[in-house]
Amino acid sequence: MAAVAELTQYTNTARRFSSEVSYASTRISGRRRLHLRPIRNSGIRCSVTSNEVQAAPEAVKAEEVKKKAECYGVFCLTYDLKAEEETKSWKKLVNIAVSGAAGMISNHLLFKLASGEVLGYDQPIALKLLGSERSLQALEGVAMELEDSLFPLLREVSIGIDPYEVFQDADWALLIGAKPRGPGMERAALLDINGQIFGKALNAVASRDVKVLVVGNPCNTNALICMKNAPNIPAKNFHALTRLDENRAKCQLALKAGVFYDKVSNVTIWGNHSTTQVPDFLNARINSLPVKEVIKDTKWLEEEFTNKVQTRGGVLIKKWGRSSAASTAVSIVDAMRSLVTPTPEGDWFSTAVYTNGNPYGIADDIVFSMPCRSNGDGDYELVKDVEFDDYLWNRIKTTEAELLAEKKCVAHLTGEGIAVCDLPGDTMLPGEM
Ligand SMILES: NC(=O)C1=CN([C@@H]2O[C@H](COP(=O)(O)OP(=O)(O)OC[C@H]3O[C@@H](n4cnc5c(N)ncnc54)[C@H](OP(=O)(O)O)[C@@H]3O)[C@@H](O)[C@H]2O)C=CC1
Ligand SMILES: O=C([O-])CC(=O)C(=O)O
Repeated sequence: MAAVAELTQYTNTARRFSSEVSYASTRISGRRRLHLRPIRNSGIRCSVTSNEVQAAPEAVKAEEVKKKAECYGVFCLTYDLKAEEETKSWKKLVNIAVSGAAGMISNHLLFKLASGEVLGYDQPIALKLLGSERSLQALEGVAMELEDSLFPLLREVSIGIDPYEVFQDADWALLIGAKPRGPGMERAALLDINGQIFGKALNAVASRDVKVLVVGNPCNTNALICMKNAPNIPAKNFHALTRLDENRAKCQLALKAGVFYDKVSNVTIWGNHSTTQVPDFLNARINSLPVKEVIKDTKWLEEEFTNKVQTRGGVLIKKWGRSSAASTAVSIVDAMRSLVTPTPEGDWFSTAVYTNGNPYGIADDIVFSMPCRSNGDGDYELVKDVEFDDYLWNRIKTTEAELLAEKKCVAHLTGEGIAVCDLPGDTMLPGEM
């Protein structure tokens, strides 16, 4: 509970700080203009011309005024997006909100998003970066690097510390920021009030069809908290990232089989992004053949392979001195692309989603990694045609039990009563070992 109190204080401070500036934005004849209306000096820089500052209060009607996170530098300039949409056949601008935007994962991810490699080279984007008071300066540094990269598709960058401002009209919310575990800290203390705060903010101000991808650990239960606090957004739109685990599993199978990793398909990660996760070798394929026909060493599959995938993050931390950031960013790109491009025939991808209505018999009302397919419209369907054996099912039950225990632990954050926290002591994040 100490952690909860600390975070509440952190958020209140953030709210106070962000109320010191207020912005008005409007579209005039298809031209996107941003007007700065300082209330008090916030100490944040923002480049706008003095004409715009003077024109703003008169020109903008009260009902058109929306609170906005702060536009940054060159991204505050007036430009004619509508004309560019027409002349360059660009699609309509997509708003991508990112929390923990000054962190390591974001530092890789933001540049991939801005380059067009994620959503396509005809898709202009706006990046809405959420930090905290302590990271605001770093966030400005990130925005400066984005400016200097001259990405043609990056039309707006705004930075802020209030999720109610930063998540405004978000089409994607990539929730990467999370409290890191300190020495001696209980896993339960990581289950984060931020999920509740972010969920409420998304519910209030994001696009009704926003796709939410939770990366900050423990990501499955953080996603559940967020989802429960956002009843106006379809539960199906919430994901927790297990794509990095899928990629790690593919790499290990490829190594063992002596093939390049593009020959490995149909890999499912079942369950929690923790050391109880289940990399499924029963349904996976190598060169279109069942893995067990290619790798005959069942002991390796059940013990070494499974353990390697479950603990890959921790081994990397020992070598690198920090957790996976570049490969996590790549896996976020993979996860997003899997929702906006049709899944190749016969294949699937893993993502942790809400279990209600699942065809496997996994407990309802948790966020659990399962095999999915998409036709590229942002939505997905669970794959029905998968096999289970005792080994796989018993492992699935273990990871399911862990998620059910985590859920009880956050009842106070999901609106389901009093939290009872009795987590299995031996379960850990992939990075802890
Ligand atoms: N699901 C997955 O596959 C993976 C998940 N992860 C998880 O992703 C998260 C981010 O990793 P990474 O970018 O490397 O971490 P960093 O420490 O580099 O950045 C994380 C950001 O989180 C924010 N943060 C720090 N403390 C708190 C807090 N108490 N409450 C809320 N936010 C906080 C900070 O932003 P600010 O100062 O702006 O608040 C910080 O910039 C971690 O939780 C990590 O465990 C990592 C790898 C894989
Ligand atoms: O445990 C961590 O913080 C890092 C992590 O999730 C991973 O490497 O999979």
